Amino acid sequence: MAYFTAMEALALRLLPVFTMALGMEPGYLAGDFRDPSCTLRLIRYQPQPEPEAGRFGFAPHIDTNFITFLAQSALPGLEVRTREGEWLRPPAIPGTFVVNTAEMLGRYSNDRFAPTPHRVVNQTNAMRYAIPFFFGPDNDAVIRPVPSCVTPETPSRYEPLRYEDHRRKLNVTNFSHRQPAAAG
Ligand SMILES: O=C(O)CCC(=O)C(=O)O
Ligand SMILES: [Fe+2]
Repeated sequence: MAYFTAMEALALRLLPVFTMALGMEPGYLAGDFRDPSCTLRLIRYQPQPEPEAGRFGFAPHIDTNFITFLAQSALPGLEVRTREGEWLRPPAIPGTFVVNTAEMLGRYSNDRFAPTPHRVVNQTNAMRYAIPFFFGPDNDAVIRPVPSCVTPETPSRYEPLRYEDHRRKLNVTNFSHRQPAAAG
């Protein structure tokens, strides 16, 4: 719980920095993060010393929140994809975070800070542990590209989106038992 509280405070302190990096006043996004949606996940990856094609500890995906702080074990395994489509291994340095840009930062920034696709294969002989902290906006925040990221050269790519509606939709699309039965 102390870790969760500390991570939430860290993310809230960095929010004005991200906002300024987008070319807006530091407080511009504060109203969307009054009661931020925060999740801490504890993950254990089985060893996959001889990986097969298409078998992952965690298949390629983007995170659907705003930004993710990833505390990792000293074991490698995480790979991130660059804009050029190359998969890179960020070094797993004990005591540091890997910070992944996620889907809502992509939307606010009109993809100036596009979400980072990533995946995990634990190619070692030992268990790998990871503790991601997911930081997202208020459930009732309406996410739209900030004015500084919408120009004639980079027109808006996104319609306004209420965060809770997005999460609800993911909850349905990710679980087949919540989908309406297929006709026929
Ligand atoms: O285990 C990792 O390093 C990444 C975990 C991850 O991508 C996630 O939980 O969304
Ligand atoms: Fe992830």
